[in-house]
Amino acid sequence: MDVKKVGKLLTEYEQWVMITNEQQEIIWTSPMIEKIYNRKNIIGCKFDDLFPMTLDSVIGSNKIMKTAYGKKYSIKAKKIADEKKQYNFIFIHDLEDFSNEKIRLHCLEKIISSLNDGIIMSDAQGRIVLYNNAQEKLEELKGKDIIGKYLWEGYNYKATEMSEHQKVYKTGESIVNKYKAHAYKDGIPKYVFYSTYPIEKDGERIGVFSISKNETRLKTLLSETIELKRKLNNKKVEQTKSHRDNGTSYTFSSIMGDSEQVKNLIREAETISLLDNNLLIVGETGTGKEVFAQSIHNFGKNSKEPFVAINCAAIPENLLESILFGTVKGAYTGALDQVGLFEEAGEGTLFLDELNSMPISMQTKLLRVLQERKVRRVGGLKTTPVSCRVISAINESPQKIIKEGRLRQDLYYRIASLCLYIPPLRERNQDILNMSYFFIKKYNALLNKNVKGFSPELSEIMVSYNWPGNVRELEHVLENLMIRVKQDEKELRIEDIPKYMQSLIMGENAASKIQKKANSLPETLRDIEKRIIVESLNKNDWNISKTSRNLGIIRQSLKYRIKKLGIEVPKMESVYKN
Ligand SMILES: Nc1ncnc2c1ncn2[C@@H]1O[C@H](COP(=O)(O)OP(=O)(O)OP(=O)(O)O)[C@@H](O)[C@H]1O
Repeated sequence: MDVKKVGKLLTEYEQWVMITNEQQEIIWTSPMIEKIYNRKNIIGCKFDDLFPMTLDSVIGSNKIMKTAYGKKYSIKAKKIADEKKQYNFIFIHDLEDFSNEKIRLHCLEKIISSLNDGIIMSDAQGRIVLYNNAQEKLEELKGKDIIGKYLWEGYNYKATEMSEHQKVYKTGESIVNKYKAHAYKDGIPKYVFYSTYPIEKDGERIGVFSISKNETRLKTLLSETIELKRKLNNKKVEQTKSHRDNGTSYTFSSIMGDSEQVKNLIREAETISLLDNNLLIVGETGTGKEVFAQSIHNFGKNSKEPFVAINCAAIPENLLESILFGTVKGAYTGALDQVGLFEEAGEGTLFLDELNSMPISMQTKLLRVLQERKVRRVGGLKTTPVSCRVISAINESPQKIIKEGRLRQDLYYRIASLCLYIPPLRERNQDILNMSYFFIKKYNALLNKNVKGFSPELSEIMVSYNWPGNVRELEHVLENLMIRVKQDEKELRIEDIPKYMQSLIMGENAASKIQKKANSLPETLRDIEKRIIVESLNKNDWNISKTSRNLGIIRQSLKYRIKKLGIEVPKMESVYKN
């Protein structure tokens, strides 16, 4: 047995080779092993003692060990070992040279293709040069179809437009940790978290790559969690309401609107619900400030506590003070012991609507209460701690009214530690129509009608009108349209808009056009003809012969006109008396 000869044969392949005897003692190692271990220390050692873990991967009767890259060599070694029966153990490990460019590339490709994150790389010309398996799954495209194409060919956009890859290439600035909803092949959005980096070599920009994580699942989970919380909360509110009315009728689920703005607002408001800070809601009249205030209250931890609302514009100053802070008996003539709204709200919410209409002197008193978190009833001495959250609403720009001296700046800072801005309806076209459909449905049920939507002309007007009264006005207009539309009509039309609303909604010119159209010559003539015939019929007791004579036309012609003009013959009369 020439151990050295066999060993030498095996080392031709630059392998990591060890040969053991029957007692599993290492009797020979290849020079590769020498590079790693001191030979003196390894010869004579028990293989098991040195490599206890690797024995798990011992395969075959000859106990030839295989490693990731060693298959080819293992087979060769097995053959040798089979020939030279005397060797019990031949351990082979390919010692790949990781400084070798090709091997490194091979390994990097392997790593890139096994990653769960999508990777796409483009070169200086914007050609896609790398596209890994995860990116294939993310975009539902095949690497073989897209590699080699220019970005704009692969993703179907105009070559003159700039993709993010091209922007990063041009500027050299990375985009890091950005989150976006990206509609891929089938148009269904996937939510990705991605970064895009330029690649430079020897000071020259040679390409761009991006790494994308598919976060759709996470996003779905998050939405489901929020939805669940919302449902739980609504249930809680319903339960609360059945036991004790908390003074609200809205929750986030009753907020209508499909636009991104409304969805984002709800998300923002849900977060606000979890905090205790005072909140200012800014928005034009009728945008739903109170709807949001109630929903925030009902989503928060104190939803069981009362929601108390007051419109500051509607109440004279001295009365407002008594209502907000309460009174003690005898404070002024007729004053009773009365709890104020601050006290009534307890640990719930006090909603101060139209705060911009509150007189400045009253604002000063309110500021003091908010600063001290204590309230004293009018005419009283004792103070009571204020525990409620204050949500205020204004329908003008806070900056404008501060500048005009109608809102104290220090009060503004107090009430607006959080701020929510509700955009007007005209800035969210998508909501105009989907809210309209909601109202149509509501009034179909109430009025027993079956309207499906708008005529194209009216639909256009609905979207282009600027809705200064926002959702409140929209509902008002739809209520009127629904009352006026005929019972069996499926569409709401311009003609259904009440006259007094026409010029409001459509502008003076368009409205007068409609009125002119309604009173066109043929219609006017028809009306006159109808009126003359009806008058004559009445005069002649609905006797056809007499009437036709009176009108100077033949009987058949009169009968034809009665039918054509839709003249209804009174039931009690002896019809068509001859
Ligand atoms: N997003 C919405 N979803 C459902 N209803 C809404 C929405 N926004 C407003 N509304 C409806 O519009 C009407 C006005 O809403 P709300 O009273 O909350 O408006 P506001 O901004 O507080 O008005 P104001 O400033 O005049 O007090 C209510 O009837 C409410 O039901």
